[in-house]
Amino acid sequence: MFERLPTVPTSQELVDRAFRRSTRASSSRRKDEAMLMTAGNILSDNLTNLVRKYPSFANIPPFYYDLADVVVGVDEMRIHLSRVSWAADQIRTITKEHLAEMKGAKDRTSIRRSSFGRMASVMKSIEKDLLFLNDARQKLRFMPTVDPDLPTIIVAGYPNVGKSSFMTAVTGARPEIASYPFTTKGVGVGHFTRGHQRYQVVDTPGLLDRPLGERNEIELQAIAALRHLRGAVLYILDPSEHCGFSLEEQLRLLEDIQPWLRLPVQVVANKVDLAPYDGRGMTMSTLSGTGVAEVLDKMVEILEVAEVEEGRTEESNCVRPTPP
Ligand SMILES: Nc1nc2c(ncn2[C@@H]2O[C@H](COP(=O)(O)OP(=O)(O)OP(=O)(O)O)[C@@H](O)[C@H]2O)c(=O)[nH]1
Repeated sequence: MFERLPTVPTSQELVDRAFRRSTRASSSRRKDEAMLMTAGNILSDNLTNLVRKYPSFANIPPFYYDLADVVVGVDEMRIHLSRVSWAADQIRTITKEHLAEMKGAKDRTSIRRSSFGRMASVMKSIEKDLLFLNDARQKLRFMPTVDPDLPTIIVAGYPNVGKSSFMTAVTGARPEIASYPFTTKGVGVGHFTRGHQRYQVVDTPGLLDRPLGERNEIELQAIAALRHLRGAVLYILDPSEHCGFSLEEQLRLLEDIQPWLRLPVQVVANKVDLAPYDGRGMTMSTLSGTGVAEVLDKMVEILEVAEVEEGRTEESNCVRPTPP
């Protein structure tokens, strides 16, 4: 989404580049005009191109919008981008006005010098905006490589309950680790295919593995972005308590997450090879493989139902005949 954002040069770098290039512009009688045009074009084109490279926040998927908003603040970003656009327009106007002034003037060099002075001060006035955009770019580049358009199983549960073992079992590979705002571990991302449909599995260590009450506002916002995935949550319990958390604690976390995340949730008790379980949800052992296929089938079914309910599938999009 944001990987291709360009490095944002500082005001001073841009001014140096533009003025230096202008000295090579021409050695003819029209030297000052040529210098003015070269510097003006370089500055305004650089600024306009920079703004264009940023995605229009009106059109990005809500998952990424929310993450960008927590990481850099979308409104603030828009203000800085519009100030850079304003500067590009100012530079164009300065260029045009001074070129007009040069017509018939004797001392073109001083007109050119004064135009450069005005350009430099416009550039100085957007110094902070460019620094902000470069900083934002650094942060936005590390957005997770999660595809908000794929139906997604979001794996949740306390540490060591078997989340990554489940992912490896169903995706056939070790998950790719993608960075995620405000987590140190990142998220694990894997895929599997059913028929023609590709599914995504996202493991959330550090996100959905401790009570939400322990989170600050910003972390909560970053986690809330998961609501925008086409997702259903698989909440893994470890009734053997080998994970180091009591079953009671684990069930409390489930009650915490479920209403807040507002996505369908399926509960599965893992490690049934170690301890029998007859409580809520399904059972499996990612170690022996027992029950894993059934859990996956169930998740695919839940995701299909959610797709129909949200009107994403052909089935629900079809026009029903009106009764006579
Ligand atoms: N006996 C048994 N052990 C299991 C099972 N599933 C996972 N384990 C073990 O439990 C430990 C934790 O498993 P992980 O898959 O790393 O757990 P996790 O929830 O991804 O842990 P974090 O990455 O810390 O969140 C590992 O030592 C696994 O081998 C199971 O079904 N039975």
